[in-house]
Formats: sequence, structure tokens, C-alpha cells
Amino acid sequence: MVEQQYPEVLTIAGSDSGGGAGIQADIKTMQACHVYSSSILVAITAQNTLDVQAVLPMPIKMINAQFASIYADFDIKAAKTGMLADSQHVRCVVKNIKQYHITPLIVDPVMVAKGGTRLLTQEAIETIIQDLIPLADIVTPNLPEAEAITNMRIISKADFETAAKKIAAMGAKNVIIKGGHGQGKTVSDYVLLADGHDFWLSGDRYDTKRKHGTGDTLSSAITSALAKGYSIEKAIRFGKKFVDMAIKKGIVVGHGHGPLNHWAMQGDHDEI
Ligand SMILES: Nc1ncnc2c1ncn2[C@@H]1O[C@H](COP(=O)(O)OP(=O)(O)O)[C@@H](O)[C@H]1O
Ligand SMILES: Cc1ncc(COP(=O)(O)O)c(N)n1
Repeated sequence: MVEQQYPEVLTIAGSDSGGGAGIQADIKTMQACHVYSSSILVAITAQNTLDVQAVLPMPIKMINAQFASIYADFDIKAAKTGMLADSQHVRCVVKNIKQYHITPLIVDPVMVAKGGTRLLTQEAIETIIQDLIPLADIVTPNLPEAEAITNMRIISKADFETAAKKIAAMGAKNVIIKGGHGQGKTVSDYVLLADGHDFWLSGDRYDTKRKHGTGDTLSSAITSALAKGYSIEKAIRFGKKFVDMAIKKGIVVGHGHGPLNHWAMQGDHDEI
């Protein structure tokens, strides 16, 4: 008999019944990155690749109970947040993050699903800014999320840099503004690190509608890499490579915004 230990990680997010985004994308990514994933469900969605058909936020008591269960038993090396539904649920998650001193923490401020359904109420954006972003080691907004958080339009490279500085001033240590919602042959994410060092992560923009769960996959790969002891910069670079491969080597599932291929880096033993 052989026993092995893997770094333990946690995702605090919503369930996607279609398996492409949310908790399911997180767990698949973490598994592929060879870390052990635990999960706290904040909301359940009835969802497929076409749209979100229904949303049910979990009772607050049940969220507190999940945190208590996890932290009574596991040695969580890194955690991430995803869909948090509304202000009350953001505040509940914040309370638990403080209570259990959860760090490093990656905050993916999920607001709207690819199909257009809101996954966070408008008023909760302010709660995320006030209460959650200051706790983030890394915050990973996409373009519309970064615009909502900073209340500015982001078009030019200079706009990305200004917006990232604004988010850093809100208390996030490191900021990634993802460029997936932009235009052009390449897709570029802008990274501003805590020490002021900044860089762009650019790659081919794949012409595909199979991009459901790209943000969840990126933030989960980064969380996994941090749990394995990578530096912030190395973890971010690894995350980008993981999501790039997972989009590039697509799989055929569903009739709409299809999921990614979380097996894409399997066998890449240098990286994983
Ligand atoms: N068409 C694409 N081709 C290659 N990479 C992409 C594409 N769309 C998004 N990405 C990458 O996927 C990650 C998530 O980006 P984005 O889609 O903007 O986030 P979200 O899923 O939160 O909306 C980023 O690293 C981005 O560069
Ligand atoms: C439960 C849940 N969490 C997150 C997303 C965002 O993923 P995407 O932007 O790819 O739709 C989603 N659709 N559902």
C-alpha cells in the first residue's frame, strides 16, 4: 500500500449543473493540477451550455456549517471564491474568511454568466469592493467586472493599467484584468503585482464558443499552483498556460457555450 499527500485547496462558489463553470470547473481544474479540492456551495444553479435556468442561494446557516466542517478537518493551503449571489452571501463568506484566517485567497468577482444571466446582484458589487477585495491576495476580474468595480471604461492598454491601480488601491494585493472579452487576434491579460511590477500575458485568441468557465479555470489553476508553493507570478503564468491549453484542445459538449478541456495538460509532467 502507498499513501500520498496532496496540497489541500478550497473553492467557495456556485454549482453549475452543466459542469462547465462554477464549482465543477474548479474541482476539475484542481484535480488536473494534482491538488485535493474541497468545496463550499454558496448557491446552486440549474444551468447548461445554453443559459442559466434557475438560481437558488444556499441558506446562510448551511454556508457557515460548511466552513466549520472544512476547517475542523482540513489543512487548506489556498482558497478561491467564485459566484457569491448577493450582498448577504458575500458578507457571510467574508465573515468566514476572517474567522478562519483564509489565505492565500483568490477572488474571482463573478457577476454575469456567458449566456447573460446575472450571478451577483448589482448592490453586491459594492459589498465585494468594500468587504471582499481588501482580503484578496489576487483578484481576477474580466473586462466588464473590472469596469463595474472601477466605474470606468477599459479600452486601451493605459485603461487596463489605470483600472488595475484603482483595484489595488481598494486593497487587493495583486490584480489580473482578464482580456477575454476584448477584440483582436491575440488575447491579453494585464497583471499588476503587489510590488508594483507589472506585465501582460498574451496568447492566440481562439475563435470558439466553447469558453464556458474560462475565468473559473484560470483562478482555480492559480489557486492550485499557490497551494503547491509557486510564487504569485509563477502561479499566474501557469494559470494562463492551463486555461490556454484547455480552450485550445476543445471538447464537444452541449449546444451553446461549451465547457473547456480540463484534461488538456494531462501528461505535461514538467508543469503539473
Ligand atoms: N478566445 C480565447 N482564446 C484564448 N484565451 C482566452 C479566450 N477567451 C478567454 N481567454 C483566456 O481565458 C481566461 C479567462 O478570461 P475571460 O474570458 O476574460 O474571463 P471570464 O471567464 O471571467 O469572463 C483569460 O486568461 C483569458 O486570456
Ligand atoms: C455557478 C457559476 N459560476 C460561475 C460562472 C461563470 O462562468 P462563465 O462566465 O464562463 O459563464 C457560471 N456560469 N456559473
